[in-house]
Amino acid sequence: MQTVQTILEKHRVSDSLAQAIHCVLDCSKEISVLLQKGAMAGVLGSAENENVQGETQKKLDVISNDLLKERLAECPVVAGIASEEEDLPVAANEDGQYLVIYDPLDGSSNIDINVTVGTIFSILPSRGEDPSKEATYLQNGRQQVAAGYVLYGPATMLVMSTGKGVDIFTLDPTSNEFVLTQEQVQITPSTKEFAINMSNQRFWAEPVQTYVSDLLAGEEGPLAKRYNMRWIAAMVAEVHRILNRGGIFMYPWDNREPNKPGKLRLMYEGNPMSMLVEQAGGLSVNGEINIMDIEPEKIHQRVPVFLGSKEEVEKALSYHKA
Ligand SMILES: O=P(O)(O)OC[C@H]1O[C@](O)(COP(=O)(O)O)[C@@H](O)[C@@H]1O
Ligand SMILES: [Mg+2]
Ligand SMILES: [Mg+2]
Repeated sequence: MQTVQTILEKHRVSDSLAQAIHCVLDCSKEISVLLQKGAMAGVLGSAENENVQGETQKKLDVISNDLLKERLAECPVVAGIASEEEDLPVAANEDGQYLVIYDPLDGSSNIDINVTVGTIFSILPSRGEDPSKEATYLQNGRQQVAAGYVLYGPATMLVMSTGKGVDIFTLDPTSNEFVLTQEQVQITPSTKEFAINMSNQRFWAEPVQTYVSDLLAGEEGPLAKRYNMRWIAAMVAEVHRILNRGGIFMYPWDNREPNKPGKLRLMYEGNPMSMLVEQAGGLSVNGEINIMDIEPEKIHQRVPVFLGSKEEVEKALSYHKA
């Protein structure tokens, strides 16, 4: 049986980074228990507040955020944290070497209907800079020393990279350990499956309109393929499907709120998922460049996302370039 620790040692990950990862995973195990208890633990439904992005928070958004914030503040290697659900970054330990950035609960609209959600995390070096300042966190995705997500589905799974490929673990409910179940996953380069929220079709820009209408045109269309569509409304679940059987996931810019570059967030969702996708041989772009090459200007910055099977993402990109 290979555990997370076995794989971290195999990849020669430093003890301090391993500790930061274990701190995140300990929280995820608690979140998993709360999700399994659901209504019995009184954790379903909406909270009273809105987050900094103007979204109504679910109780579990708040509970998982607080859990991660409190535990990571006690994790000696963590210098600071930034969360999708916190207005500002939070300083943790003076001697900490890492910044942990997270989306505590991704796919919040699925919580109350018992459908897959997840916790996404990204770990950056602290570089000795002030962890209470936003600027300290504004590093591009290439600086990530680890990234991953914990998926709370029929099984609780961990998908993680420390820059040496992507490994998948399953939480064994008996031992409460994440056990390696897929080593070094690779995304198939071509696909016949796409994921996009079609209800936003009329709001998309022209390149996305054309690309998706070509996908829908099937064998008779210019792409000469019949495509299937999926939409789980949780990026963690879409990325998980793509890692396992290929596909393209898109959340493009749209003109519902024209001055926002998209719905998803660069630091909490875009960068960690891009690291996993690239480490598994896929591609992740914003329609112009690789997401991890974007220099962030704000911690809560949004980003358009096109990620997954390399050849399909290149195709989507070619519509933008045209
Ligand atoms: O409401 P939509 O358009 O289906 O959006 C779903 C997308 O929003 C998200 O749920 C945003 O994440 P949060 O749940 O963390 O806010 C993504 O996981 C998902 O891909
Ligand atoms: Mg999210
Ligand atoms: Mg979230």
